[in-house]
Amino acid sequence: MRILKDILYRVEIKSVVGGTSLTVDTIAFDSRKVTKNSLFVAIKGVDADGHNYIENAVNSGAAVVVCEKMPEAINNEVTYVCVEDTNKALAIMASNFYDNPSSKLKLVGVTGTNGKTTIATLLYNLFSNLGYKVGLLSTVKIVVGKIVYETSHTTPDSLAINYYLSEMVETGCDYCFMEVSSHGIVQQRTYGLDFDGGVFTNLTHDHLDYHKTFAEYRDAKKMFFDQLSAKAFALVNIDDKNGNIMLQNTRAKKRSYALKNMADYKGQVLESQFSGMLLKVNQQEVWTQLIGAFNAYNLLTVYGVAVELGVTSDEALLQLSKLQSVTGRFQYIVSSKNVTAIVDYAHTPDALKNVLETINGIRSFNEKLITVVGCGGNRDKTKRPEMARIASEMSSKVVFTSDNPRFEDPYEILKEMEKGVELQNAMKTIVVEDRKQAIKLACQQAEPGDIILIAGKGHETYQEIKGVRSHFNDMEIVTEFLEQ
Ligand SMILES: CC(=O)N[C@H]1[C@@H](OP(=O)(O)OP(=O)(O)OC[C@H]2O[C@@H](n3ccc(=O)[nH]c3=O)[C@H](O)[C@@H]2O)O[C@H](CO)[C@@H](O)[C@@H]1O[C@H](C)C(=O)N[C@@H](C)C(=O)N[C@H](CCC(=O)O)C(=O)O
Ligand SMILES: Nc1ncnc2c1ncn2[C@@H]1O[C@H](COP(=O)(O)OP(=O)(O)OP(=O)(O)O)[C@@H](O)[C@H]1O
Ligand SMILES: N[C@H](CCC[C@H](N)C(=O)O)C(=O)O
Ligand SMILES: [Mg+2]
Repeated sequence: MRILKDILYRVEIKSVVGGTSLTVDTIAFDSRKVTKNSLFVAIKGVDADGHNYIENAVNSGAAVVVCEKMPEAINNEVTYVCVEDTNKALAIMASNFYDNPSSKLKLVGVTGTNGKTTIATLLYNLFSNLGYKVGLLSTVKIVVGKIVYETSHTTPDSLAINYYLSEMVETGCDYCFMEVSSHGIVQQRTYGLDFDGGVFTNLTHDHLDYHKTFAEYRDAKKMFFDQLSAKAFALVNIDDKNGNIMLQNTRAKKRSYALKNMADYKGQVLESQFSGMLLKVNQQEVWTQLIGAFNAYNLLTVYGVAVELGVTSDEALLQLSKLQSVTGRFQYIVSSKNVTAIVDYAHTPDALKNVLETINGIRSFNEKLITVVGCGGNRDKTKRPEMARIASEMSSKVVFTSDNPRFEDPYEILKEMEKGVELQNAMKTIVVEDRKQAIKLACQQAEPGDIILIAGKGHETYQEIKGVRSHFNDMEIVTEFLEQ
């Protein structure tokens, strides 16, 4: 329960109709979740406009309505607050409602196309291993200390973020590491949060269904760095051509990491095997359990963040050597017949290329690489031919299959993928729409020494078809078939 006046602190208000001394029990931005004494925030979304649901919200008991346009019909028992941007207002009100939790712990946000979950989770593990109580907001799960919550988004809405942060503060967490998605930035889900650091991983092709152009997608990421304060650090990958762009207008302390260019945190991969890699980090060597150049970047970032947050470099390196791969990120098993199966969340062209490059850099020429891959429905369609081209160029055999077709026809998605396959690689590919059968086929075709990559779903435990999610887990299924 909070007084409206306090909830509105720092919100840029255009006009108010009604009093602001009343108390509010909850905040809701979905009219269907409004209860008695709620504050309802009307948001213009992709499919609907919350302004059309103001009356429903009032009928359900909303005592306050925050909107961008005053409704024509005003209810005298309700307070109406008109603001410029309801997404921003919601974020500030959520912070106020939960007592500004982001200012009470060290908060670091990770943004970029790939690597966010890996980095945030490794940071969670590293700081937990150091003995701190830590929070995590990620694609895979939300963690408050040791309590794990399920999540449906990479970056939750601002109300949920502030709720979880307040839980973290309440239970004594010292740090929180969170993923910041481009959708999250554009929809102001992280607006007004008091970040101590921001990290940029890389920027490659994804989500062009939502952002329309690559420049728009890049600018969304940049906005996160533009909003950091002077006390924060901005740690960016300057091997990525967009790294410096992220730093252009930030007030934060500028820090860089790289494998190729000069940087504050400079790394080099000295040796690579399936079991791990030898990394050189700022002149010191460390054996890590993760592999692939992309993970060298991720580990370098984790090291940089730890040092920026005050961990000594020796301690940070020691901790780096203890970190293990994250669920669904290059997770592998070796069967009794010596077939290696790797489950990886590569669902963008760049991620797929990196993972295939890593495997090809390790396998010997007589070992086959069989890739099973699909592309998500109702998501960026331009990724489809690209991912199929990469898979067919860089594997010995490819099974194209479904990956959450959602509301699309799975065969239409597969047809779009096949358009990317060059004629000389067509013989290597086969379509098996049913993902379980696709994995089975890959297992049947694998001989001792061969490697199977199952890409795209990683940690996911479902296959989503026409709005229905049925249990599906790549690792479970491949383990079953490999031993048959
Ligand atoms: C495209 C997109 O990002 N949509 C997100 C957005 O919904 P929206 O505002 O567009 O919703 P809308 O349906 O148009 O409705 C507009 C408003 O009317 C309200 N409404 C609607 C109906 C009604 O009866 N009453 C009512 O009040 C809605 O609550 C909403 O406030 O805001 C919602 C609340 O934050 C999100 O749940 C929702 O995520 C949808 C489900 C989604 O699938 N998002 C994905 C694409 C996403 O966000 N992905 C990113 C990145 C993934 C990654 O790369 O890892 C993520 O961070 O997860
Ligand atoms: N630094 C990196 N650069 C390029 N590819 C990477 C990097 N780190 C991981 N990957 C690849 O991208 C996949 C997804 O990694 P991760 O889940 O860490 O990314 P993410 O940014 O959280 O993705 P999402 O946007 O879906 O949340 C991994 O399975 C791996 O194939
Ligand atoms: N967070 C990403 C994940 C994609 C994972 C892939 N399995 C799919 O369903 O397309 C998205 O929503 O675009
Ligand atoms: Mg993620």
